[in-house]
Amino acid sequence: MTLAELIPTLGESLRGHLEPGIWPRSTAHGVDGDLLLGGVPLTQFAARFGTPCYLLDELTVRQHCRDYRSALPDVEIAYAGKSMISRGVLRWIAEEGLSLDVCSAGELAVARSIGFPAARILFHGNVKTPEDLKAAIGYGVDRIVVDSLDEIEQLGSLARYPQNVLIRVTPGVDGHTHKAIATGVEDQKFGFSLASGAALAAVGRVLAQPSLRLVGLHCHIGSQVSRVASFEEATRRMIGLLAALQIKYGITLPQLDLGGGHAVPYRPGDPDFDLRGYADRLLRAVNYECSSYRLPLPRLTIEPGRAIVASAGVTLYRVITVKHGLSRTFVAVDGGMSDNPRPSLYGARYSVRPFGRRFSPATRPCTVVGRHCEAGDLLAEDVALPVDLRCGDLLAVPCTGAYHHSLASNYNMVGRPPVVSVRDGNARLLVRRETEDDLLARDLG
Ligand SMILES: Cc1ncc(COP(=O)(O)O)c(C=O)c1O
Ligand SMILES: N[C@@H](CCCC[NH3+])C(=O)O
Repeated sequence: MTLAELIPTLGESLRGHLEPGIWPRSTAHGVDGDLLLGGVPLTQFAARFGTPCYLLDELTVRQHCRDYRSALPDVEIAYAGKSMISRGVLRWIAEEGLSLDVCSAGELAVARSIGFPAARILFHGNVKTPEDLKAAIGYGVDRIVVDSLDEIEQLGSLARYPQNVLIRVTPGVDGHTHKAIATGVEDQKFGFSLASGAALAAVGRVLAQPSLRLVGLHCHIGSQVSRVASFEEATRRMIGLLAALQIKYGITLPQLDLGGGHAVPYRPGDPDFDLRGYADRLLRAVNYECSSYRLPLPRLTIEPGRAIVASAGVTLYRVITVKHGLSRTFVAVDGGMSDNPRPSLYGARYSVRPFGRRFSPATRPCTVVGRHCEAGDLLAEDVALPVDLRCGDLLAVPCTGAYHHSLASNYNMVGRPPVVSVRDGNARLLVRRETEDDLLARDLG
């Protein structure tokens, strides 16, 4: 008998199933088939906060902020708040010295409520309503990233000099990601096209607005982009545009924001994003292009969201039933597309891990489905789960920190799950579970 077989818990950890790029850094094996997050058994979270439940490991989030700052010490790192926004998370982001990208008055309200410094906020969005623009101006956000000619006019009349502005450019670069989140390619709703000359023209329109001060250009080629070459190409094109602006308008813009979009692995074997390699290649491209156009180096900004929070998150579910179809085994849980619409929106794939007791080592392929009234409501396809999995068992899905809480809905009048943060063995409720009273509160009868 091996040592691993003699000591079951040790056996699991020797087999080492908790991949660090996918699970929070503090995840470990506990006793009797439990898992630990920040030293706390996941079964305890499930008992205390119920299921489904989003867990978020504070130290993983903070470590990712530090990784970015140390890989790119001279670059402004602006966390993309859309990926996961709550006051608690924004406090960590502020404390770690990052800036913040928001894209609505609502996101700004969260930032404002904790006093996130306006000097470190950028305001985005292809549609900014008058309320959005007024909220941005009212809080004094440092930069507004303009996205249409109408917006330039509206902002020009609402703002007081000097309102700093970046222009969002569509550089015509394919990020090779899902088409719903590929924003760098031509002929779409975001930004001003570089190829058509719309970006060049937009610069003239901003310069004509006395209340606006044009400080730079912005692009964001998409999300879950793993090819560094796509970021390099966008960088080259954007610096080419900076050079063209010098010729056409005689201006040298001091800032260049290259957006976010850095991919994360969701399942074992998915490609990882080499942050150091990206940093190195990005800075080389900027230095090379600027020196060939004889441009001064701009102040750079990048806007990672997913890469900061995704692997800090784990969602806990309870199995409600196991059903055998003609060719598939369905494991139905107490959540679904209302807490994670990513599989149905983008065909996203996840891994799933049962915890909380000793399971049979024999597994079978299963489809983990949700509770919603759609056949497409599934959380994970073709995952190996124990043959003795049954009603009442617990499942953990890793890498759910980004675009889960923020994309969640009340479909079928299901309350959204709580968000619980973990640090040094302490759990803290960041966002409470939505109740029936919450669900009824807006319905005036
Ligand atoms: C303007 C902008 N910046 C940053 C991001 C963050 O992207 P990600 O979470 O993929 O890093 C997004 C979303 O894709 C975005 O639209
Ligand atoms: N919601 C997308 C990312 C959108 C990025 C926003 N600009 C996802 O879950 O992958």
